[in-house]
Amino acid sequence: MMDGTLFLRILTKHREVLVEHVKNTQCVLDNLKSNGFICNEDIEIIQRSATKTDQVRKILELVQSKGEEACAYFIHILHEAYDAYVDLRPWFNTIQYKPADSIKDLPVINTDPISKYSEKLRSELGRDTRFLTSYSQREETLLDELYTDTQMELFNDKGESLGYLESLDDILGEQGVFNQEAETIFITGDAGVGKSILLQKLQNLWSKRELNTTAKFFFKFRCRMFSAFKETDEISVKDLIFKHNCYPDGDPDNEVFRYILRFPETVLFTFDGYDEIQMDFDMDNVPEVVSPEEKTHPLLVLMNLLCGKLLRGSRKVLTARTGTEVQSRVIQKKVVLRGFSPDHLKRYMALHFPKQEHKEVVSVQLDANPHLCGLCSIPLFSWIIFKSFKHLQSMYDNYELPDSCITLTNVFLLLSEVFLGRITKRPGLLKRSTRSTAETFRAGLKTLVAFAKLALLGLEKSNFIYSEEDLTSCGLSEEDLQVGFLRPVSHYDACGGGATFEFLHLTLQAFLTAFSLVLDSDISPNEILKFFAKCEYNKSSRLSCFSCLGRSSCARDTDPFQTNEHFQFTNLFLCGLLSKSNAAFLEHLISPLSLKKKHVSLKSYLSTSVKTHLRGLPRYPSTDIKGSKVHVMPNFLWTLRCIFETHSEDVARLTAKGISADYIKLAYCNIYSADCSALNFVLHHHKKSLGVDLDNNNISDYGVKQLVPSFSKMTVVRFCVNQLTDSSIEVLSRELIRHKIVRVLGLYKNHITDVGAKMVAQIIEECPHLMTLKLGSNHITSVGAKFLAQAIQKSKSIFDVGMWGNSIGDEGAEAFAEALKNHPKLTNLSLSANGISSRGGRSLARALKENSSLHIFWLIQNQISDDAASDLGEALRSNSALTHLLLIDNQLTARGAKHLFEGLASNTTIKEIILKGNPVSEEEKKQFESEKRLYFH
Ligand SMILES: Nc1ncnc2c1ncn2[C@@H]1O[C@H](COP(=O)(O)OP(=O)(O)OP(=O)(O)O)[C@@H](O)[C@H]1O
Repeated sequence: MMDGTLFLRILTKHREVLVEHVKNTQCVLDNLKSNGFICNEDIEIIQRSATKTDQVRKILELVQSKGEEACAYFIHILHEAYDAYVDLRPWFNTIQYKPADSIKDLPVINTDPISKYSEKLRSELGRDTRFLTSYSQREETLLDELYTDTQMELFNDKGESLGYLESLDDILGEQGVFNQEAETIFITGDAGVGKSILLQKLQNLWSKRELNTTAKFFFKFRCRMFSAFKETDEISVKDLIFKHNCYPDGDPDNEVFRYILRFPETVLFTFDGYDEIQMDFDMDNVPEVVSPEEKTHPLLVLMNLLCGKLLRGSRKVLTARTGTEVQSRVIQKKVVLRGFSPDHLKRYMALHFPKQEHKEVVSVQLDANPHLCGLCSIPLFSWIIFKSFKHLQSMYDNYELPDSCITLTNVFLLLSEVFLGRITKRPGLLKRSTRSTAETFRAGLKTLVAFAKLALLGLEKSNFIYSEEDLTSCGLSEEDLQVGFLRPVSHYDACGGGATFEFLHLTLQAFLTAFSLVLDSDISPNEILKFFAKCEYNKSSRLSCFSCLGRSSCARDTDPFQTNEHFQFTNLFLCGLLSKSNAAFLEHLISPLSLKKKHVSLKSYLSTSVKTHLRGLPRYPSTDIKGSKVHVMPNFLWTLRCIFETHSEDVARLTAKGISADYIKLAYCNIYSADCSALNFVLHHHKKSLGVDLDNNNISDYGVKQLVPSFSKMTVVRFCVNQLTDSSIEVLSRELIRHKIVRVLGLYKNHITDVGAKMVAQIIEECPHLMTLKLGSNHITSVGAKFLAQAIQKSKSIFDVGMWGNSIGDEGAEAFAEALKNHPKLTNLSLSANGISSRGGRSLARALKENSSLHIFWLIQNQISDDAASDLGEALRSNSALTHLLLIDNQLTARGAKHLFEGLASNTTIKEIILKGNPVSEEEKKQFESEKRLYFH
C-alpha cells in the first residue's frame, strides 16, 4: 500500500537539494495555482521574499502545510517541466521517482522561460517556413505541397563519394562524419539546386517536432546578412540570437541564455549561402572570440561559431554554392546536393500537374526531350519551366513545352514573359490562339529596363538587397513589385531598417543584368564583356574567408565573394541573349545595329578566349589509349556552357579544333546532365576520334542521351560515378555497337543491374577494339556475370576487366573461370568483393592452369579459404603468366598459405602474392620467411 506521507517526507529529507536546484519558481507557482493548490494571496506572499532561495523555502513550507497531495504534485511539476529543472534529473533517479496516483493525471504546463522560448522559436519558424518564399507575392504555395526530395551525396574529407543519404534526418546523423572534433555540416550544390529549400524543410520539420534531433533551439540565418552590417558594428553571440533572430519574452533572470551556455548541444544553427559573404575590410588577423558576451563584428561572431570557438558543442549546418572552399578541419561532414533524380522529377512534376491529362502531356514531352529533363534536374529551372508552362498553357491554345534545344536563357526569357505578361494581361479574356513574345516584352519594356538596371547596379556593387529608395531610383514603383521579379527579404535575413527586397533568385538577377548590358545603348560593345574578366581562371581566386576557414591573405585583391557564379551566369545569359536565334526577337526591343555590334564583340571575345584557354592547357601522355591527353581547367565548363548558349557553330567548331588531343579529361568538373548538350554541341564538330573522361560527375541517364551524336567519335567512354542506370546502357549499347570504335568503357559506381550487364556483354561481343571494361560497384549478380563472362570468353581484344564490388558469387566466378581458360588477351581481372567462397575460388584456380594471359588477378575481400588455396597452389606450378595474385582479406589460414608457398617453389613468374588480412598468426608466418614473394603486410 502507498505510504500516505511519502512525498511530505521526501520534501523534508531532500529540502537542501531542492532549495539549491529549484531556480525557477514561476512555473511551480503557475501550476500549483491552476490546479487549485494555492491561491493568488499565497503567490503574493511568496513573491515578497527577496531571493529565489527564500521563495523556494516558502513554497516548500506552503505545500507541506497543504498536505501530501500538494507535495506530490509539487514534485511532479519539477519532474514534468523538464528543462526548467534539468539539474534535478540525477535527484529523480536517486529517489526512483514515480508519480502518486492521485496527481499523475493532473496537467503540468511548462511556463519556464526556456520551454517558452523553444516554443516561440518553433512557432516563428513554423510560420516563416510554411510557404515557398520564391513564389511571387500573389500566389503562395505551401512548402509541403511542393517539396520533393533531392539527391544528397555524402563525401569524405578526401572528396570521395560515400553514397547517398536516404532522408533529411540523416543530415544531422552520424553517417559520413569524418571529423568528430568539428561541428559544422557543410552542404554544397549548384545555384538553384535547392540548398535553401532543404534548410527550410529542416526548419519546418523541427518546428513541427518531426525532425529527429534533440535540439531545443533552432536559429536560422542567411550569411548575406552578415555582410550587411557596417564595419563598425559590433554584436555578441547573445545579440545575434536574441536581437537578430528571436527574443526570449519574460526571462528577467537571463535563464534562456544561461541554459544555452550550459547546454550548447541543444542549439542548432543554419547558415545559408556562405558563398555570399562579402568582406570589405581587412580581416587578415582575425582575433578569436571566445566569450559569448564579447561584442565584435558580426562576421567574427559567425566565423568563431563555425569554428566551434563560440558556443562549442552547438551544431551548425552551413550551405554554399559549389566551389566554395571551407577547410576540412572545420567541417564535420560534407553533403553535396545533386538535384532531382528522374524519379524525383516525376514526383515533382506530378505535384505541379495534379490533373492526369496534364501530367500525361508533360510527361510525354519530357520523355522526348532529355536536354529539358537535364535542365529540370535543377529544381529552380524545373520550377520555372513548369510554372511558365502552366501559365502559358492557360493563356494560349496548344502551348507545348519548350523544344529540344532550349537554352537556359530561353528558360529565363520564358519566366520574364510570364512576369511581364502580368502587366499587359487583361482579366477575363478568352484563351488566345497566338502568342507573341515580342509583343509582351514590348509592352513591358519600361518595367523590364528598370528591373534590369536595378540588377546591374546591384551586381556591380555586389549588392543583392535593395531598399525602397534603390527601387525608386531605378524608376520602379510599389505596383511593379507585383510583377514577381523581386521578393521581400524576411526580417531574419536583413539586419534591421526598413523594408528590403531581393531578386527571386540570384540567377534571375544575373539574367536581368545581362539584359541590361544588351538593352542599354549607353553601354558600349566592349563594356558588355566586363564580367568575363572577373571569371578568368586564377588559382588564387578560389579562396574562402578566414584563416580558420581557409582564407589566404592574397584574397584581398580578388572579388570579395567566395564564388563568382553570379558573374558566370551573367556571362552565360549574355551569350544566350546575343545568340543569333534571339536576334529577331531582340530587334523589337533595341536597335539592330547596336545588337549586331554587341554580338560581334562577344563572338570575337569568345573565340579568342577559347583559343587562349585551350592552347595553355597541360597535356599528358594517355595511359588508356595511345596519344595525348588534355585536362581542362574548372572554368572550361562555363566556357562550354557559354558556347552552347550562343549556339554559334563557328565558336563550337573553333573549340573542337582547339582540343588538339586524343583524349579529353573532364573528370570531377561538376558536370550535370544538361551540360552534356553543351559538350555535345562542341564535340560533334571534332573531326578525329576522341577519348572522353567524364568520371565523377553527375551526368545521369539524361546526359548520356544528350551525348548520342558524339558517340561516333568516342574511343574512350569513361562515365564512372555518374548515376547511370540500365537505361543509359541501352543507349550506350546501341550507339557503341553502331560505331564499333570504343576501346575503353568505364562504368564503375553506377546503378547497373543484370539487365544492363547483358547489354554490356553485347558491347563486348560486337566491339572488336574494346580493351578495358570497368564495371565495379554496380548491382550485378551471377546472372549478369554469366553474360559478361561468355562475351569476354569470345572477345579477342579485351585485356582489362574490373568487376570489383558486385555480387557475382560462386556461380559468377565459375562463369569467369570458363572465360579465363585459354583466353588470348585477358591480362588484368578483378573479381574482388564479390562474395566468392571456396567453390568459386577453386574453379578460378583450376582455370588458371589453362590460362597463359592473366598477369594480375584481384580476389580481395572474398571468402576464399584453404580448399581453394590448395588448387591455387597447384595452378601456380603450371601457370607461367601470372605476376600478381591479390588475396587480401580472405579466409586463408597457415594451411592455405602453405599450399601457395609450395606452389611458388616451382613458379618463376609470380612477383607477389599478397595475403594481408587473412587469419595467419605471426608465429605461423615464420615458416614462410624464406619466400620473399609471399606478403602478409
Ligand atoms: N526540394 C525541392 N522541392 C521543390 N522545389 C524545390 C526544391 N528545391 C528547390 N526548389 C525550387 O527551386 C528554387 C530554388 O531553390 P533554392 O533557393 O533552395 O536553391 P539554392 O540551391 O539555395 O540556390 P542558390 O545557391 O542560388 O541560393 C526554390 O525556390 C524552389 O522553387
